[in-house]
Amino acid sequence: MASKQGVKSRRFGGGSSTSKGAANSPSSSTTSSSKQFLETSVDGQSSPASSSARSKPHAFYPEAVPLDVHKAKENVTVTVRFRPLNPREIRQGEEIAWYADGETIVRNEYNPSIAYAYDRVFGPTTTTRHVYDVASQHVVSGAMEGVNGTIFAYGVTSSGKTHTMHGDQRSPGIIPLAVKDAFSIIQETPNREFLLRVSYLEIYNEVVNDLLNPAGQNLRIREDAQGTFVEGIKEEVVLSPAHALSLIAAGEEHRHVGSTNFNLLSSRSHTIFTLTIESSPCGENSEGEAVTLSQLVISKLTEDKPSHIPYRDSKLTRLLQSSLSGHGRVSLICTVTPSSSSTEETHNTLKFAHRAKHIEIQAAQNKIIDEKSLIKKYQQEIQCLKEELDQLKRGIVTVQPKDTGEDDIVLLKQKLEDGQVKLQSRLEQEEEAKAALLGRIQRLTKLILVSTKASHSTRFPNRPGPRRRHSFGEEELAYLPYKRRDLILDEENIDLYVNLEGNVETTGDSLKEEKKTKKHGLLNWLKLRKRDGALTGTSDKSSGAKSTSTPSTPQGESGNHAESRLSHSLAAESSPSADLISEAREDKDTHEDSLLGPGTPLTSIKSVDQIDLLREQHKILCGEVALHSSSLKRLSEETARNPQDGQIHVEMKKLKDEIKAKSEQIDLLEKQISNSVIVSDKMDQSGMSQTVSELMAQLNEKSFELEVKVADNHIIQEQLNQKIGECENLQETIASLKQQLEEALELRNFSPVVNHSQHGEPNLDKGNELINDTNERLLLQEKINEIQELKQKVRELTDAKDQLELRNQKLAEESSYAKGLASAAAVELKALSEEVAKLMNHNERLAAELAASKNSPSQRRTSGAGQNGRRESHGKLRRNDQGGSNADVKRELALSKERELEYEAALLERDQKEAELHRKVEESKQREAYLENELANMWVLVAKLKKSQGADNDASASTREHFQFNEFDI
Ligand SMILES: Nc1ncnc2c1ncn2[C@@H]1O[C@H](COP(=O)(O)OP(=O)(O)OP(=O)(O)O)[C@@H](O)[C@H]1O
Repeated sequence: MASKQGVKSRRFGGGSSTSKGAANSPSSSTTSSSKQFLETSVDGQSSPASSSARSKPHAFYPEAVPLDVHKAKENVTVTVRFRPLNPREIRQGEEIAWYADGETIVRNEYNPSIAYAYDRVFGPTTTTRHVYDVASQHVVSGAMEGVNGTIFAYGVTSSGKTHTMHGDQRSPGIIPLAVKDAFSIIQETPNREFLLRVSYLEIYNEVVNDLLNPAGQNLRIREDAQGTFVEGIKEEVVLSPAHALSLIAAGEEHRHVGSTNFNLLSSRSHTIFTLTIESSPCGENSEGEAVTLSQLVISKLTEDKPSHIPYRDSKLTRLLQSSLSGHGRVSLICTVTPSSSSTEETHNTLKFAHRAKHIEIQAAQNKIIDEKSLIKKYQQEIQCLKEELDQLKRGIVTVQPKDTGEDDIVLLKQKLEDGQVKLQSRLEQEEEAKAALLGRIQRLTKLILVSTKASHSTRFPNRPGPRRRHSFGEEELAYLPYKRRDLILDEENIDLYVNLEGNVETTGDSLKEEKKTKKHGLLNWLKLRKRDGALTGTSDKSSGAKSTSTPSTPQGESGNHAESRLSHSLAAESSPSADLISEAREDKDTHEDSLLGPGTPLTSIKSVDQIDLLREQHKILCGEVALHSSSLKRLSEETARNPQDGQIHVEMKKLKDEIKAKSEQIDLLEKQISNSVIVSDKMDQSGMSQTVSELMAQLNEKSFELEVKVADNHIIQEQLNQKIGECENLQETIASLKQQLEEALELRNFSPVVNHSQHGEPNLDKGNELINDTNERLLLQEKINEIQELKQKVRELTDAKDQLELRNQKLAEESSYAKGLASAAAVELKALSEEVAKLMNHNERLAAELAASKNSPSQRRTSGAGQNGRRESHGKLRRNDQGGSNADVKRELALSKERELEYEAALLERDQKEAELHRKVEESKQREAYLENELANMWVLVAKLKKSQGADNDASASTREHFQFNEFDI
């Protein structure tokens, strides 16, 4: 078996991402294929995606052809990803039933003529990043260019969908990679600005739930001219990869499928993560230019059991129908297990994938200008606000005396002095209005994402040269399920940059830069755009608030403050960690330095922003704590399974430390929030009191949640400690047993040596000691043997018990089936007997009629003999009548006979049926009785076994412990 596996794993290696050469060519491996294979291999060859992964984006979407012009029909990109055999399957000696034969073919091990070809087949050693590059990157880049895109992971439970879509810190999945890629693309597209929104939903047992909003349960699917949508779903504008991933992580916590019962329930749970991308050209010439709006739907679909609602009738289909309507790019990643125990499931998935390959799509770029474009709305609002601001500025300028003639100066001065109070009040009002406008502009501006690169190169419509690989910073990793980070760092170190032409180059400086980025998060480049000097002033923070030449002018100061605050805000989005808190503190200092004085409107707006920022940080930190807690929970479960794994304990400790540190940060933030609230309270008591109470309510809620989580953690920790204690005890027992066994084995080779004295006499004392020692050892040996036997017995009994339980279960099922059968038969029987009774009645009636009709002519004949004279005395007419009625009677008689025969035949048939049914019922009853009998026997047997097992267990407590440990280990 081991050698066979070895051979097969080499085959998988051949199908992995790194393999090239003859084996990869579909044609090279089709010689002995069946018709089915030949058909599929044609698909495989004709598909553009079957070409080299790295050159695929070129083949699919030529750089020189704008997307809206490119109308060639494409098929859905269909790929298959194998997962490795898991430790359980290996332990159980499962074999490999399906394998990747080259880069495009999946072949059956037992029947090599069964084979399917796809655009790409990924072996079990392929990394998710490679899967992303081949199967998803073109969909993401298309979505960023306005072409709708959908990426599905489809497969049976435990086939690797979650691993592929979400991944973990060691191997981030398609969703985090896509999100990161989207932000990298924004950075590489200086000539456009973007607005990104995310939504995340779950379809659980045909109920649509909003994972970003726990209140959004059982939402309705509606339709409008633009397709289907979920009514009332929450969409969050996202500012950074970390922000988006934190939302997903929080959403995961709201899923109906917990980590403990995952595999039990997940088969009816599908998730859809949607990234809505709006983009428009930036700069002066953007007026009237179309906004592109596209959606990337990334779904995890569990292949359903046949008993459940078929896909075609499900809510899932309704929701996805617009994505599959044929105008977007679609990538289907089918996840499968090679294991022989899942041969059929894997085959079904492969057939589904093969059918999907025939769907044709025609990707086209969406160009939309309508009220649904949020980016347009924001841009327009910013524009209007700026115009208002300009008008306000102009309003102030027009009252300046520079346009007036010298003669009027005295008069004007007089006028000005007269109207000083009035003007002052107007000025204040205008400043207030300006501050409000500035605040709004800042808020809206920070939602629109732009690249900080100089706009020399453009991304639209043509893609630039090789794009830098995205890497994950600490902040992004924090939102992925916890795994050893050192591994991902190692992976990053050996990662080579692969450009689109397939050339490989070492990362060199870019690697260093990536590491730097990783350290500081990716949002350093997401800064406030510098389109409007009036708004942003200088980007140098040090020359910000403190260097303002006109501190009394709200415009100058607020501009500087805006940038300072915004960069903090963005940093906060990307890095909700300790340094962020200190930045926030710094920001607070700056903020306090630059206060115009209590009561000024600008100050209060800054204060609101400050609180917003702190709240955001608070929210993110709470999300992180929740995520870490859930990771801790998962690790606790893993520890229960693998108590010896020291690494997990280290990780758990690390997690606990992080939770503690973050809780402290949360405390700090809460204090800051309340301080800010107090400060702002002084500034604007009435306006802020509501916000304060809201904040306090939220804070209380969060603190409560946190407390609950901490309490949960304590409980889990205690349970864990208990389990660890138990495991340690068991391990000790095992160790001592092992030691005893070894000693006993040594004894086997031991032969008693009789010691002789110097005089050649045997030394009896020493000899006795040795004999005693030997006896003890022999006793020990016996005990050990006994223990071994007992262990063996326990194992046998357990196996027998399992088998009996299984049999028991089967018998119970059979019995209930038989009962069902019997009751159905009884119902049918009843119906039949009623029918038979009816028929018999009818028959009797007919027989009576027949008898009556038989009697009447003879009677007539008898009476006719005695009354001939009288009859003859009747006229000719009467004779004729009688002749007619005789003929009628004869006919009737014949008919009756016929009917009688028919009824008799029907009766016979019914009787036969009835007899058959009776027989069936009898059989069922017998079977039921037999099954019940068997069941009772089983129970008796089980009870006996349990009893004997109990006795055995009493006889050897250590054996029981060992047995439990074994069970636990399994
Ligand atoms: N390509 C892979 N490489 C290594 N491990 C994998 C791979 N795919 C899946 N696994 C592992 O297999 C197990 C099951 O995978 P996963 O949870 O992703 O399955 P799933 O299809 O999402 O299951 P479900 O439908 O129950 O949610 C996990 O432990 C996962 O880490």
